[in-house]
Amino acid sequence: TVVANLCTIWQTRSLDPVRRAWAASRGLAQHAAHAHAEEIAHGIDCRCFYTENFYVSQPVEGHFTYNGPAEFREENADLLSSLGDATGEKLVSVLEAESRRRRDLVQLAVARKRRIGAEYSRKHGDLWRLHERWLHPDFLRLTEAARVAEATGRSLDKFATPPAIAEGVYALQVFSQEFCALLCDELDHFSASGLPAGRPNSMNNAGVLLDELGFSPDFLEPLLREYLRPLSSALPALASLGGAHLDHHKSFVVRYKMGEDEELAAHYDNSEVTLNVNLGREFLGGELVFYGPKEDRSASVSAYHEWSRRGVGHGVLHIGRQVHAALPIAHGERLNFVMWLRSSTQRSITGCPMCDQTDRLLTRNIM
Ligand SMILES: O=C(O)CCC(=O)C(=O)O
Ligand SMILES: [Fe+2]
Repeated sequence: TVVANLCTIWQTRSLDPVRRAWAASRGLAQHAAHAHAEEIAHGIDCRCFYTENFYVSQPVEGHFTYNGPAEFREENADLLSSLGDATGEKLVSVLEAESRRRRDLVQLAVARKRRIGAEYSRKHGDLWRLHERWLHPDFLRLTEAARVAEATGRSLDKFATPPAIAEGVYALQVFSQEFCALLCDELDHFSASGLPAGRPNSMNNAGVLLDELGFSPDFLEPLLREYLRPLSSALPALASLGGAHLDHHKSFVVRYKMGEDEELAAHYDNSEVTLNVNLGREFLGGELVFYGPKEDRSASVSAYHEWSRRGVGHGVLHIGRQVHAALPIAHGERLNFVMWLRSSTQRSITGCPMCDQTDRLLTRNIM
């Protein structure tokens, strides 16, 4: 009894607060892990998303850091005075709106995904599963060779390696024409449904986020796991930047149309490796141009990729840090399938691709 009493006293006097603190911290951690899982599922991997690399096209074009209006005015006094009062204030209000959009993004994305899941009736239900017939025969052969190369600890045979059009930029066949045509048709059906679509990323305005349409579990994730990761592992220029450890993605279709988004300014991606495939429609122009890796970017174009010469289903697999831009289309409508492929392992070592830091990364394993 004495021992029990002592125990009870000890528990009530000192262990309970410890327990309570522990439970509270676990509660918080659980909450944080849950919040991070949703952020990561919707493409946010690092807290820098909320303050850095805000792309603005009007009233001036550029990428900005934004920590609220007061700090922005203080740190950009020279820029603002050179712009003049009205334009300067316009810039601050555009940045403030972008900051709000980023803060609200996850909540709105979760609501859209739920609504699409409940209300959208699929036209080509088979598209949601990764069948071999969706993939180009060349891609099937290439990825099979990559799996063999990886299993035997070798790089891809140089005859099997797709042509590199710039450092870490490979041109290759990816999807079958049938797949591209059906996906374009499905996206028309989705637009006609009137259901809400999110912006694909902070630079493109038109398109859809494929995860919100339910493509992740049986299409995008197997594509990543069974094909794109082994391929990126077998190409040394990709493997050295995390290609062997790709473990999550942000995937979308971008749409360019005359009078809407017609081009895309130079940028690098929030990815270790990016897959970008021409889904088609009729268009002229829209070439993808590369300027070199971000730490060594040149003013002139180092590679030039013409979609129209290669046809639908053709793509580019490139390191995310290659600076690239899409030239204006001159006619028609262009749809491209883009997968930003990411590696948690690489990020924990070399940092977030956008800010190069490790201390603001959101991780799933926060517990
Ligand atoms: O329009 C394109 O083909 C390029 C798209 C792109 O670079 C991106 O979404 O990151
Ligand atoms: Fe890009």
